[in-house]
Amino acid sequence: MAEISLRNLAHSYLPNPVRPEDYAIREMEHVWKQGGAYALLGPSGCGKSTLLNIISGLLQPSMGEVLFDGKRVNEQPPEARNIAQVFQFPVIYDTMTVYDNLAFPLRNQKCDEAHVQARVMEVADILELQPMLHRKAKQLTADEKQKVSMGRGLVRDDVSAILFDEPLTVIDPQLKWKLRRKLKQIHEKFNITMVYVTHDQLEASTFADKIAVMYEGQVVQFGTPRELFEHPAHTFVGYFIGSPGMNLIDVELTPGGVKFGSTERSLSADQYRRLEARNGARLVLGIRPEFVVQASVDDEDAMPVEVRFVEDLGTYRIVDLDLGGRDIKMRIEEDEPIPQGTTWIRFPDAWVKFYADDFLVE
Ligand SMILES: Nc1ncnc2c1ncn2[C@@H]1O[C@H](COP(=O)(O)OP(=O)(O)OP(=O)(O)O)[C@@H](O)[C@H]1O
Repeated sequence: MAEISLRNLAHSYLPNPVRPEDYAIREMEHVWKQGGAYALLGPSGCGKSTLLNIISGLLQPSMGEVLFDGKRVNEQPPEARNIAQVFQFPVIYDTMTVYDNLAFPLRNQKCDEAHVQARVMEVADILELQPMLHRKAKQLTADEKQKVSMGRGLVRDDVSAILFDEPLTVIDPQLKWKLRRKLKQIHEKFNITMVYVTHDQLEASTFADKIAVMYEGQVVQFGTPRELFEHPAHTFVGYFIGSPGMNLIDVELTPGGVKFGSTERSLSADQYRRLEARNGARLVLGIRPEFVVQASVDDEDAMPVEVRFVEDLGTYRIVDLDLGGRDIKMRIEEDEPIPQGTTWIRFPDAWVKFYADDFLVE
């Protein structure tokens, strides 16, 4: 069991990195608490696999420390770290039976056969692999092979954490939810720290209690799925989480408020002070489509928009609006009137966020 801490960690694949973009991992601090179910979510190339490989010891970071339960493990090879890693493609021995594949890590540690059998049966039970224990691994389907791969990670009782690197990539969509549920059960039963890497927000939020969103080699927010939705700490989180993502509008500071196009919006004195302190930074107003509301012309903060088109998604609709040349998305529920032509919308204060150079101004 382990708490995994990353201290002043950074990594570059280049021999002489200079600019921030030379780093696959930009200097960061992070803690994965013992027993947590976490996701590491981000687009392709943001550094997810690099980070996992640093934790498991497959890669030495250019800078900083990896600590397990407060102890530095940088010098320890992967096999000494007691971390199981499950990759996109199953790593199993095709010519061995499922049983022997599962037993392999324990036999490697010279465990006695009674113990091997007890652990293999326990893991086979939870992964529903008993009916195929005596089949050769090469006869299995892709999802069965991936279950064996996961089982090999789980079978050792000295495993401190399991790192899953997009483990469901090769699995049929209809089986994905089943395996995801299995992972959740495994987490509850074994109380192991689990970090699940994915670029799919649905996968991340169904598996994890807390999600670390990665962007350009940095964890830009670490929070519950709800926090990421309601309170994005970075414009990338606003854009990446949600479907469609947050509306992001460049704004300029004016005396007492902000302006975009011909629209002026006043701010509370407090909010104004905080934005003024960041003057010179690129200022952006963010609001999620779910929080944009239809208004009437008499509402004080109503803004005129043109309806471009309405996309019907069954139980709700996404309305594509033109706000002075800006593209704004608004979600409306089934029972709401469908706007047409020129209409009015509002951004309720409670759901408007401001960002300076992409980070939330709080
Ligand atoms: N062995 C390597 N040598 C040089 N550059 C690398 C190497 N591995 C990764 N990179 C670069 O480091 C950055 C982060 O890559 P990484 O594979 O960690 O991202 P990722 O988020 O896991 O992406 P994906 O989801 O596509 O696997 C990318 O710019 C990538 O091109």
